[in-house]
Amino acid sequence: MKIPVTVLTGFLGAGKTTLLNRLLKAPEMAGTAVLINEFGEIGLDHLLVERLDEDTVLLNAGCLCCTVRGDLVRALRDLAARAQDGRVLTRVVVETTGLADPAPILQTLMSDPVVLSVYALDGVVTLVDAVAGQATLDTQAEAVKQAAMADRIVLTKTDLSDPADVAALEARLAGLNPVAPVLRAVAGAIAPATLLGLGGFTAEGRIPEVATWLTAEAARGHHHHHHHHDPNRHDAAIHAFGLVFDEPLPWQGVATWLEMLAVTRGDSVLRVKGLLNLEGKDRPVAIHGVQHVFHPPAMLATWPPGHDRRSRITFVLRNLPREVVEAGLVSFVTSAREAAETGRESGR
Ligand SMILES: Nc1nc2c(ncn2[C@@H]2O[C@H](COP(=O)(O)OP(=O)(O)OP(=O)(O)O)[C@@H](O)[C@H]2O)c(=O)[nH]1
Repeated sequence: MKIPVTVLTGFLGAGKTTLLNRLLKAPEMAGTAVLINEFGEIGLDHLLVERLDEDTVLLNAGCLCCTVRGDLVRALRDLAARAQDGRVLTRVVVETTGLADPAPILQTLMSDPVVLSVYALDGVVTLVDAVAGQATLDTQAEAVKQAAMADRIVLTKTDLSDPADVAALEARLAGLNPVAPVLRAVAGAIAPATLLGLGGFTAEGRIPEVATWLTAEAARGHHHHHHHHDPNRHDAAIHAFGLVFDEPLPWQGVATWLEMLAVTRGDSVLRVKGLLNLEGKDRPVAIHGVQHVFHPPAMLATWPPGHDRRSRITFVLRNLPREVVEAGLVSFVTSAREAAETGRESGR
């Protein structure tokens, strides 16, 4: 029996890690290995997936659809070798970056001979954020491809969205993808059985562009055996970077700055994700911004083992320079520290 591989995709911040965390707790997901790929200098997802063991592999050398296709094949081969040594491996989930074009990933999974000898693509599960979905489909070609190539589409964040908007988004998705049922999951709650055992990917019945994308990918793979990064694959205006802070941060400063960023530059903020060491707190706090929405911060149970306690924030931005963001954050943090200091002095 071949080991099934599920590709979990969806635009930046759609809720992939949230869904994965829920899925991995289900008994039928025992023996699942997870391959996570992130866009940006500092991978955080491996810290946010609540089960970091040897079977969670971070592929963070770049975007899976560009530079690390070879890494995907290598990671799958390594997992297969470990399974031969007697480790349980019943399933693999590949979580792609939000900016991933699924075509090269599918092409790799469906054509690499070594991968095919052990694995079988089970299906493509695409998450679509009910709040940001329409704007994302308008502006990001990757998001359109992710939806069109799905075997199951899962609408997330319907709890934050107007029912009429959800219905309009569902209609648009049905047009982009006539074969994938559109399901819903709030905060990742969905029965695993609805996303597994999908029987493999086929272009049949889909919009004609899907076959074109896959054929183009096959040709591309053929010409460049080692598939170098193609800078035109992603919008050149989009860039990712990470900031690291050694000292604990004042929550007031960070929160005010996040609010300002969402209100004034929400269009430019594709994703902000951070793991913070806050003044006066023993446990780390995860922050998530997705376009105009800042989700409530979440306090995690513990610092991930073996991880230093510096705060890390990663950004994926469109047309917004790093210097502007960094200067803004530093100034809000400094003001909050000064205000706290003044408060302490006047209280003396
Ligand atoms: N209200 C609400 N929030 C959600 C839902 N699903 C996810 N979120 C929140 O959305 C934010 C982003 O979720 P993630 O699971 O990190 O998204 P992701 O797709 O893994 O993000 P990237 O890997 O950076 O692309 C987090 O703050 C989640 O708590 C949902 O159904 N409802």
